Amino acid sequence: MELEACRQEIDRLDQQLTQLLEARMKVVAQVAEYKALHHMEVYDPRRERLVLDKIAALASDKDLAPYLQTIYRCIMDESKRYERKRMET
Ligand SMILES: O=C(O)C(=O)C[C@]1(C(=O)O)C=C[C@@H](O)C=C1
Repeated sequence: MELEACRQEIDRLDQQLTQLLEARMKVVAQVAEYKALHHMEVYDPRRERLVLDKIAALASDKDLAPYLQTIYRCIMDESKRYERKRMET
């Protein structure tokens, strides 16, 4: 595939990813509300382990699993940052 065609495909996928990540963050905001109400810790290492294991299991190309897990660690770090911000207000 030519570079420009690859970039167009990346742009198309980024549009979908942005929508999905936005939807994920909206649910994370609801989790923050629940946790604040029930005096729970934002960081749940057991749940994060489960998410990371699930991502590795879901990856059809197993060579990509460690990269996807790194991306998910980043996503969950930002989830925690967003949860803490929501709990402040
Ligand atoms: O499931 C939770 O308890 C969340 O707060 C969501 C989430 C996530 O982004 O998946 C974020 C932080 C936690 O450490 C674990 C998972």
